[in-house]
Amino acid sequence: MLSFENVTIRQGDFSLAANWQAAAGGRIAVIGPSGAGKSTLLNAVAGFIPLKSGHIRWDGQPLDGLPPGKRPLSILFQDQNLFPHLTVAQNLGLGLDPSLRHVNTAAVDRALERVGLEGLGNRRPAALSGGQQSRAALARALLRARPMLLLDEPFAALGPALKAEMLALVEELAGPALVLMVTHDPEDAQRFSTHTVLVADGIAASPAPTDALFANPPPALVNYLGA
Ligand SMILES: Nc1ncnc2c1ncn2[C@@H]1O[C@H](COP(=O)(O)OP(=O)(O)OP(=O)(O)O)[C@@H](O)[C@H]1O
Repeated sequence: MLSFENVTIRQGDFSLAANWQAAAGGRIAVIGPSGAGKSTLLNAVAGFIPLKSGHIRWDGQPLDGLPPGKRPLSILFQDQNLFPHLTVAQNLGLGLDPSLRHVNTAAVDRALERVGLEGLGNRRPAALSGGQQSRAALARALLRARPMLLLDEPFAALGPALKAEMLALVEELAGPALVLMVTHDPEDAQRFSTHTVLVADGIAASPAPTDALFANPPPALVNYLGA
């Protein structure tokens, strides 16, 4: 269970509040206008931004003070962050051991297989297509087997068919992890998530059932959707 307890996050003049919980295994979209604070919310969970007030907890344990690498989560950004000078397998290995000294190569091979990249571990990322790079980055995140997966528009650069395929793959492979996914595409939210957090006007709202939210959108969502 992820809990935001009277959380306030500040970045310069910008302020964002959150006060809600999300259960393990949930699939949650994070949607809202540009600059509303979607990335800020994820970055606070990941430990890249300190809280101004309140607490973020996982299973009751406060995450405050835990450095990003020690938090119970993996994070995937749009630019995928694959290191160009390392092979795909080494990039995956970094998810297990940043020194690459004690990597379980069988686990890396299994992860490559799960995302459909069997046999491509020796290539450099540049020798993969965009879709394959996304799969490799997802495999690295999943290999860490952390209880939370934070996705910040990771597939925004992919075409619609490939993006749909990646979302299905996340849904299939994330298993018991709680997934929070920032997206600008309402269709992604509807396809992927059971609940959606609307970030607008300085508030990250409680996760609302996605279908009901889009069927009867509050004014901030109507403005955002331009409907
Ligand atoms: N380092 C910073 N210092 C001051 N303000 C910042 C900093 N980083 C971000 N902000 C501000 O925080 C607000 C939220 O930014 P954030 O990137 O979280 O928005 P977002 O909803 O993810 O936007 P987008 O959809 O465009 O990616 C913005 O107003 C932004 O200008």
